[in-house]
Amino acid sequence: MENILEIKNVTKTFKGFELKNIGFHLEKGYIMGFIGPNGAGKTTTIKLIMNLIKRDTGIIKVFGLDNIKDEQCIKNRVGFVYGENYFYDELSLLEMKKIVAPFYSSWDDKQFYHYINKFNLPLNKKIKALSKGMRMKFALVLALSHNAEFIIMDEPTSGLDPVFRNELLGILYDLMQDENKGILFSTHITTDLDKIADYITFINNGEIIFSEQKDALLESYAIIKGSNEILDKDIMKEFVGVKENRFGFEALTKDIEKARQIFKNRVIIEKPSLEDIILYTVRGNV
Ligand SMILES: Nc1ncnc2c1ncn2[C@@H]1O[C@H](COP(=O)(O)OP(=O)(O)OP(=O)(O)O)[C@@H](O)[C@H]1O
Repeated sequence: MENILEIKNVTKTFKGFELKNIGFHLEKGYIMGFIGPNGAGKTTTIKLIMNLIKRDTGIIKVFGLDNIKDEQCIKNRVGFVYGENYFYDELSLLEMKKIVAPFYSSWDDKQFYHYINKFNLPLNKKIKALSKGMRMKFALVLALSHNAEFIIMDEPTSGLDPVFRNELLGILYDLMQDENKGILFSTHITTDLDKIADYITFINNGEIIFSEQKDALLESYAIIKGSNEILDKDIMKEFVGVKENRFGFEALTKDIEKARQIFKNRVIIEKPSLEDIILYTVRGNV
């Protein structure tokens, strides 16, 4: 299958932060959730893909093209939704559209008006008068109006109410019925990913911890619950993280078979949520 995104050995150093030799890829036809705690490097990675900042080393390819050499061609085919405001505040939505549309060879006015109506956006209002959620919706309308093959969104659901968040997830899901498209979607909200992501890439402290198919990932971990007496230092080492309280312990393991051998029937083994995997991996012994 063809990669829509390929990142290899990319580093970027800021004072006090380093993106450490990261790599992952996304094939056409899939949605990838890009998740990690505050300051993990999600926005930095997305800015590097969009060539808004320069990488120190490595390779980034979008549609198989070099993201710097072929920047203009790539940007024409990418829909980018970015948390920070990049509009002219004094313009109305309609005026802003007139500026943006000519940059795209496959701009589709019909789609634009379809989404403006669907999202209930006031075309003649100035951008500065929009709420945060409405700005995000407008950024989405623009991204969806030029037949983008790859949609990159940096925390698109932040600032959106639950009803619209759900609607957005539905729209993304519908878009993916076209197998030639792909979506990369950074978020803090793991339940959004539960619903629509095919792949999860998890970044922590500038490092990619995993980039895996979601269902396989959920299958490869387990939550172990038992009483505190069976825990000792050696057993603790077997876990990704452990949480103890006076009623017992709860731990995350990546070696389900070994946990079965060690504990036999003295523990309960349950499926983890994505949230469990992220929390235990970030915090270790919580
Ligand atoms: N231009 C810059 N100059 C210096 N440091 C920067 C710059 N941009 C980002 N950083 C630092 O890089 C680190 C990663 O930031 P980044 O915005 O990529 O994180 P993030 O995962 O998107 O976090 P959040 O979820 O909070 O948005 C942070 O410590 C941030 O302060």
